[in-house]
Amino acid sequence: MQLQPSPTLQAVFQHVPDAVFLIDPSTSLILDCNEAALAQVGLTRDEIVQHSVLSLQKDVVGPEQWASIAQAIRDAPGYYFLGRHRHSGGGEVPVEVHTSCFAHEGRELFLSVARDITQRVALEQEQAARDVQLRYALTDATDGLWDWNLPTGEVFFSPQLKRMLGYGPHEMAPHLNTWVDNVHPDDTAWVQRVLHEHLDGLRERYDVEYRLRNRNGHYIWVHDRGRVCDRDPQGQPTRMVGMVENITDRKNAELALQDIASHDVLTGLLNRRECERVLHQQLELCRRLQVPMGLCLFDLDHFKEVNDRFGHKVGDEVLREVARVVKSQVRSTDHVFRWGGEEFLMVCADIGLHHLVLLADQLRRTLEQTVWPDLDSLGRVTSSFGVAVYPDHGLSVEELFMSADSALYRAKANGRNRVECAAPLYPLQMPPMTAAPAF
Ligand SMILES: Nc1nc2c(ncn2[C@@H]2O[C@H](COP(=O)(O)OP(=O)(O)OP(=O)(O)O)[C@@H](O)[C@H]2O)c(=O)[nH]1
Repeated sequence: MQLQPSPTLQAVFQHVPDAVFLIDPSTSLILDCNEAALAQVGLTRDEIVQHSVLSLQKDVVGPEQWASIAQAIRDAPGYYFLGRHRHSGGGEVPVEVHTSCFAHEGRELFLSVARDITQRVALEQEQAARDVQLRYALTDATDGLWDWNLPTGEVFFSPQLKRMLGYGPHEMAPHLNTWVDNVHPDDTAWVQRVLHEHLDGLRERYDVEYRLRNRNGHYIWVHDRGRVCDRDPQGQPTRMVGMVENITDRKNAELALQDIASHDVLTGLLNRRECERVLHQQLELCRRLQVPMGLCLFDLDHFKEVNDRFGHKVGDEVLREVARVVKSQVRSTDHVFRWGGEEFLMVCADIGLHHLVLLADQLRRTLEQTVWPDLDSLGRVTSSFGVAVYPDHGLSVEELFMSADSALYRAKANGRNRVECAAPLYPLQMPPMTAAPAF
């Protein structure tokens, strides 16, 4: 059959961007097609015209299937299906096909318009993959997500974030305060500062570790990261999204390591390394506040005999008990360190010499009177003390320590089990005190 359209209609037909096929429904033969159809399947006109449309199709096979499809096309005003056309290069082209049935000069014809949807399919696949990722991130990933609408103050908390904090899917009111109220009070100032610095554009991202209260009232450590993703025309942030990771285990391990690094394993007291840091810090503070600072160095007497007579294990037990007794006697603001071996150091801010001597003597007597229930034959354990006070006995950590050490040496030399004061180094050079010294 040869159709004779006008030249204009022929030009329009050739320039339609979608592939257009004219088909004989009874034989499935293609009677005509446009240029886009040739390009879509990579064939010449001779290779298409007078060939069955089934030769192009990957999804319709055999005359029987064609017959039922042809009937469906006749029955539906605009038959539509998604299929795949073979390409001569070996590949396939996803197509969206609209077919209509019409009569021309007493003859039934099908007109199929096949649109190449390769790009759309790729986008849909990409979107589907993103949906899977999003679903995973929202519900299954170990990190929780939040999405904050700044103008309304509403916050979306992902199911995983709620689970992390022990809440059910319908708990945790979607407001900023739900989060604010549960940040550990000691961490609030820092967290808010980091957040506002990011909102003000001073930090590239919001990235902070802090403690967050869970449903049981306990705090977990979290690593919270986020960034502003939308701004209004004036540049003000309107939306911020972020991710919360539970880092409690890692943080506890870190804190335990820090604890090991700063504490003496045997007695649990702060160790010598930490002592040097705290000493400098406390001295600086007392200097600034213009208050005195006391240093008390003490050492168990004849401790070697304890080890020699009862063994190292007993010696260790004695050291542990001494640490416990001393800790129980001092103020919470005083710092007690194991300086080394059977030697201890106490640093007390804002204490005059008189009160420091009283405190040292009280410790000496308490240790002397300590009863060792499991160590009947141990008898008394005595100790000797050397005390020095800033600024009388030294202006630097080194001078103060040397003064306290000399005083301790004198206590040992003068018969042990006693408290000795350092000799004044700067009796006339005391800086003016605003607070009255205790002594
Ligand atoms: N059990 C035990 N003993 C320790 C530890 N560190 C140091 N010592 C012992 O403490 C003793 C210190 O002996 P010395 O320096 O001679 O002092 P001392 O016997 O107390 O005599 P004075 O200080 O002069 O009264 C030694 O026997 C050390 O082995 C420890 O961690 N555990």
